[in-house]
Amino acid sequence: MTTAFRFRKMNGLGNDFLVLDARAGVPRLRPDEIAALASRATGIGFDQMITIEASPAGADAFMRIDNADGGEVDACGNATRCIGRLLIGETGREAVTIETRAGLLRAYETGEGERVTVDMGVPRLAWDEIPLAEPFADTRAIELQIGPIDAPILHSPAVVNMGNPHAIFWVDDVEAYDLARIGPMLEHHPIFPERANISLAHVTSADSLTLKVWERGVGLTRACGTGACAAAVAAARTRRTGRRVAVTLPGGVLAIDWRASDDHVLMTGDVETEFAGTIDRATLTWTRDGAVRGAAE
Ligand SMILES: N[C@@H](CCC[C@H](N)C(=O)O)C(=O)O
Repeated sequence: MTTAFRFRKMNGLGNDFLVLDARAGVPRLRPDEIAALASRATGIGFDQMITIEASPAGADAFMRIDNADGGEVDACGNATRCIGRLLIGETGREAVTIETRAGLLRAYETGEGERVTVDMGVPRLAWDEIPLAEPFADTRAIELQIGPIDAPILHSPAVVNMGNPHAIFWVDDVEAYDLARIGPMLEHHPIFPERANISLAHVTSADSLTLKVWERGVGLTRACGTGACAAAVAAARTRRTGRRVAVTLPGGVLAIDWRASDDHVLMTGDVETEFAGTIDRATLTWTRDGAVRGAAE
């Protein structure tokens, strides 16, 4: 019996994904298998594994999201744009609906190359929606006991849920902090019962931000779509910027519009298909179309 199945590798601004199609019979992988394939040292290397499934809600597809550590989560902005691009190609329509554990999201063709816009819905801002472990009346800036983890000092993050929990720390220079060292401590801070994605944000003008993100269950990534949305919402809520901003991440720029008419967050950016290949589940080795590579090399 063959244990082989097909995959695609895609990315949104370098935030990269293993894309599997369960509609074509690809089996559900275990968390240890996902983590092995996600390894940049011995596996394919990716930030999230995305599995496309039939949608119970009647959307064009359901998108399942697993972080590189094998843990399943509810939202991923950049992957929603990638799957949007695939489904737009598959259906020939200019807009598609994608079901996620965080709800139904709409993805739109922009008519500009591979760029896709996704409507990420309305941000959730109440303390128990983030969620936080204790009540805060105002989530625009929460007092956090952090301890002496770094200098200069980080304090009073904004918190936003974009289908997943985000904490945003305002800084003058995103490079002045060792986010690889402090990110895991903040991700696991007891105030975040479901852990959190941690961002350092520098406001560069009334319509631009620079952002660096430590992603929950992954680590430092080249870009984080929901992180960019959360930072844009937090910046507008605190009057640091207007509601339309360009967010510059290590992998590129995302255009975010926190639409005033209905409070939905629209995110626009490029997506890229890197390559396709075949995975052998029995050995967790893989071949890339046109070349041979794998964990056994
Ligand atoms: N890369 C993502 C976010 C993926 C999920 C996140 N790590 C979490 O655990 O919530 C994005 O583009 O939004």
